[in-house]
Amino acid sequence: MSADSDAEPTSGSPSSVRTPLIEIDNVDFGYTATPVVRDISLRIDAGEYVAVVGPNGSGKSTLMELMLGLLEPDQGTAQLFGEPAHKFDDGSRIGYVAQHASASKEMPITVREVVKMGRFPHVGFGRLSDSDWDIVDRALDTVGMSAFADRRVTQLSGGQRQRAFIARALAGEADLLVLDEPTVGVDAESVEAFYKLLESLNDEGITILLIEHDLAAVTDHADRVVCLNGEVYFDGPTEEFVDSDALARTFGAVTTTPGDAT
Ligand SMILES: Nc1ncnc2c1ncn2[C@@H]1O[C@H](COP(=O)(O)OP(=O)(O)OP(=O)(O)O)[C@@H](O)[C@H]1O
Repeated sequence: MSADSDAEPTSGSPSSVRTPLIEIDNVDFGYTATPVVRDISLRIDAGEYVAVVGPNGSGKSTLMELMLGLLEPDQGTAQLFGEPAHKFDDGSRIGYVAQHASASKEMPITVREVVKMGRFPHVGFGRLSDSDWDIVDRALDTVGMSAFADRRVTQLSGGQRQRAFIARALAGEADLLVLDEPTVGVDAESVEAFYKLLESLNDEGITILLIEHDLAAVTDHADRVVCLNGEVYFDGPTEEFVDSDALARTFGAVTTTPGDAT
């Protein structure tokens, strides 16, 4: 199944109509004259759980930034929630969870304060109402972090910290959760629980876009894989990815130093 083949509803019933959250059409982009990503077309619909995989330097983060409108395509178009991605400004609809390393530079504030920030786009930096605090507490509960609400984020494990940032996105009532290698630096036991959490959020209707080095996590949890190495080498259901030669073709197609490809 390609993103395009999925684009049209198969019947007229409302449940079969898919809402595109991200649409990338024939996109090229380079930081210099040399393109980093070429001729990328893909569409991510509401409710999907999509993983983007590829070797180091294959353009995964660049593609994510194009999708989120942080970069503008040199060629082609990128749309987010039906608007040109670089003009989209309703940040509350998107929850972004960065790599552990960048999260470690957060200010020494408590988990509850981090999660509370998710409400800011809704309350305009004003006081949170009781119902806003209920949303904050529910988000903490959903990610299993209620017991850590008053702890400083700098005093959390990597996995706990990622959960806190997911709770912030939930408190913001984000429709789309974008995670860039979220389990880098997270201990092995917490990784499985973390992916289970993403799965249950996806079951509740949140769209998940995951950029991931850990191929086992991708094949165990994501419904769809986009395999990238400058161009899209594969885009389809995870079962087909596992059975295909896309992995060998993609990861074999880049020159890396030993241990560099992931
Ligand atoms: N700000 C930038 N300026 C110039 N070149 C960049 C910039 N960001 C990334 N690149 C280059 O673009 C290419 C793709 O980088 P990108 O970070 O998108 O890949 P990636 O697949 O996310 O890599 P990794 O898995 O190592 O994080 C690389 O060759 C990288 O050096």
